[in-house]
Amino acid sequence: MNAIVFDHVSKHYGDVLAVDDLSLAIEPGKTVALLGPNGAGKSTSINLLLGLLKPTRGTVSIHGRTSDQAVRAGEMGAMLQNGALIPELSVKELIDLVRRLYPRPLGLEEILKLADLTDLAGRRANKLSGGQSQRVRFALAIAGAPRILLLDEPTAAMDVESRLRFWAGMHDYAADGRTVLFATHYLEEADEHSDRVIVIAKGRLAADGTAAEIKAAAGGHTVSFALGDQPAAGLDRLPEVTVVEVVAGTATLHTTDTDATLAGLYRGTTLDVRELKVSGADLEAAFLALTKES
Ligand SMILES: Nc1ncnc2c1ncn2[C@@H]1O[C@H](COP(=O)(O)OP(=O)(O)OP(=O)(O)O)[C@@H](O)[C@H]1O
Repeated sequence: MNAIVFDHVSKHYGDVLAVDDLSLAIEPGKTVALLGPNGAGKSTSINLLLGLLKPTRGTVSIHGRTSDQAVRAGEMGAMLQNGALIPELSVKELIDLVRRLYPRPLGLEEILKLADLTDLAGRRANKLSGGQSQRVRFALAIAGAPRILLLDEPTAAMDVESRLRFWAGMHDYAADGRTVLFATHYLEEADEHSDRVIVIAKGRLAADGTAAEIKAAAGGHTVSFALGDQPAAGLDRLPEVTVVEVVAGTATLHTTDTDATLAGLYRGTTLDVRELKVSGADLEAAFLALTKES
């Protein structure tokens, strides 16, 4: 059974259509990035999963149950974009308070370790930096050992070092067969930290696959060379080429398979190819192409 299912889900806020007929299914044990620009509908989708919002149309299910049932059963943990911490309590007291609310919580020491808070355990919540507070929110999200963990832009306030440690903790948590869905607009985070990337734009599904598949589908690879005065005719018919650009005597071929395009260029044309450059797939280019189209 799938961990998460959106079945033709739409969500309106008055006139604003935030999620538009979204259908997708996520298998248990996967770490999935929900990638999209500002206003794409990422937070709305997470709030729909948590049952904090109800769909205008369609259904959301978690392990075959409604969101409310899954939340009540302690199956879901979430780290949302904001959420105040109780200022008078220490990090350790706060985490212990929350973990005791669950039937089968993680151990206190384990939570502190996964969230990289062992050294800050005695610090009061109102004496934490923005990035440290984010780590406490992560600790509270995993305290009940939820099978599904939802993270809404979890690294927003973190510096580079904190991000690295955060992702290490997230991977350790996910390694036990748990399902993680995280929203981000950082392409490199989606690329590095997920098994699957779901791209949404304007509330609709723009792409769904591994980062490598998305790059390939959007033609993120390029082959470029100095064309000079030679004719560009026929370059668009080379194998796997999706777009040809010729600017100031340089031809750039966007392709889904650089090997096939190069073979066609050398074997199938008589062009004098100089200053050849082959660039790897670029998720940023793919992302821009995908979100622009939709
Ligand atoms: N409470 C609300 N009332 C009215 N419109 C809203 C509300 N919350 C969100 N929206 C609108 O719904 C759309 C989707 O917003 P959402 O917050 O889900 O996007 P997001 O992908 O999480 O964006 P961001 O990356 O900026 O956090 C946007 O157009 C937003 O302005």
